[in-house]
Amino acid sequence: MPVARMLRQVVGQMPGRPACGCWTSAPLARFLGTSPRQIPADANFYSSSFSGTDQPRVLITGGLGQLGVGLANFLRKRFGKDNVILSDIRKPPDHIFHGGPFIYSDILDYKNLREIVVNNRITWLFHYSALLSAIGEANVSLARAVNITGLHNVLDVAAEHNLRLFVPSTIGAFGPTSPRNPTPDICIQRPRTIYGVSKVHAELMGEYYHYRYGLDFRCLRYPGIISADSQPGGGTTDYAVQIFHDAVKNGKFECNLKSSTRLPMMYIDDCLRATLEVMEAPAESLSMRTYNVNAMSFTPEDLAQELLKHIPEFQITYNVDSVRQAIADSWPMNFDDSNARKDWGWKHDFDLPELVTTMLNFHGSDTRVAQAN
Ligand SMILES: NC(=O)c1ccc[n+]([C@@H]2O[C@H](COP(=O)([O-])OP(=O)(O)OC[C@H]3O[C@@H](n4cnc5c(N)ncnc54)[C@H](O)[C@@H]3O)[C@@H](O)[C@H]2O)c1
Ligand SMILES: C[C@@H](O)[C@H](N)C(=O)O
Repeated sequence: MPVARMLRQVVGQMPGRPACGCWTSAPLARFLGTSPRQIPADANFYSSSFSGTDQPRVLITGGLGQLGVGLANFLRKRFGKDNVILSDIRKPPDHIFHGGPFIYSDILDYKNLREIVVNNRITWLFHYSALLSAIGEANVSLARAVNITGLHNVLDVAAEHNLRLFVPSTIGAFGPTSPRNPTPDICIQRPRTIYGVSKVHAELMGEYYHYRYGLDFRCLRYPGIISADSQPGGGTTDYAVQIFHDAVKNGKFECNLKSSTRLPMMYIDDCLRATLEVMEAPAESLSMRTYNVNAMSFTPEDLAQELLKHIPEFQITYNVDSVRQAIADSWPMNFDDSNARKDWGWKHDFDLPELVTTMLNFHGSDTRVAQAN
């Protein structure tokens, strides 16, 4: 049968599009067949759906990385310790294992993921597993598997069990042909890293599942995230975390990006709050399903100047890593997040001075700050 005719027949079997612009999942799932990997017609029947008055039951994948433990702590304060399950393929340190529910979950194992969702009556899923930009370039096939195949598993489980799904994207989803200063939500996206390609794929697949199956997919493009009590996992913006450790410990830092490399950045507290705010936003306030979010934008030199105000003897030197530099040179310099601010009221708390003070206080350099002031 000619493809166009077949498509007309399929579309003809579908119900009218509801006002929200979504198609319901059931007719399509019937059309797709009955493989366990496919979304069943009666997907909602299986789910313990979140009524809006109950607390969500949360699963975080890839939770032992830079952001996951902070997210678990943040969500546990809001929803209760036992309602938030952290998962990863790595062994958790004692304090994390004893701090709340932890479970092994490999996102490449679809059955394992589905079992966890069913057995724990999960209603919200935060999908944090990924290989970041620099480490992804060193392990392209693993990055492709984790970031793309893993995402497919997560999307299918989420659609099958009617979950609200958060997938973070990144400034790395843009490339050298995107406008860089500022970078709007909607513009050309031709990233040159496997990380960026996989994140554009995640944005598009999530939005497709939303419009096609009604999946409640929500996505923020994070800037480089700066945290005090967790280590970054192999990205291009890692220097902006390491610099604080080295400044406090040794009074000096060797930077692997050029002094003039401007990138969007955010303190972790703002990142976690943005994540919860977009997850709690009423669906009708979301004019899009993927938003830029931003806080500040700086170069290594700007950061060093701010550190010097607190640690007058601080020294920065440069030993440029060509892989990371090429990645950074293709990324946004400033991020336009006006849609997030307009639609669901996003507002950051931390600019560069507050970031530096907070990070130094955390690393125990209060004495030096006091002396410098
Ligand atoms: N940290 C940032 O600056 C930043 C910025 C933009 C977007 N993001 C996104 O936020 C998310 C979390 O970032 P992060 O910095 O915590 O990453 P990270 O690299 O620190 O942690 C990723 C985690 O994924 C886990 N993982 C790897 N393979 C897995 C598998 N097969 N199954 C389950 N888990 C697996 C790893 O063990 C690791 O703990 C990622 O999706 C990342 O792309 C982070
Ligand atoms: C920006 C972000 O996605 C990550 N920190 C990286 O540099 O790869």
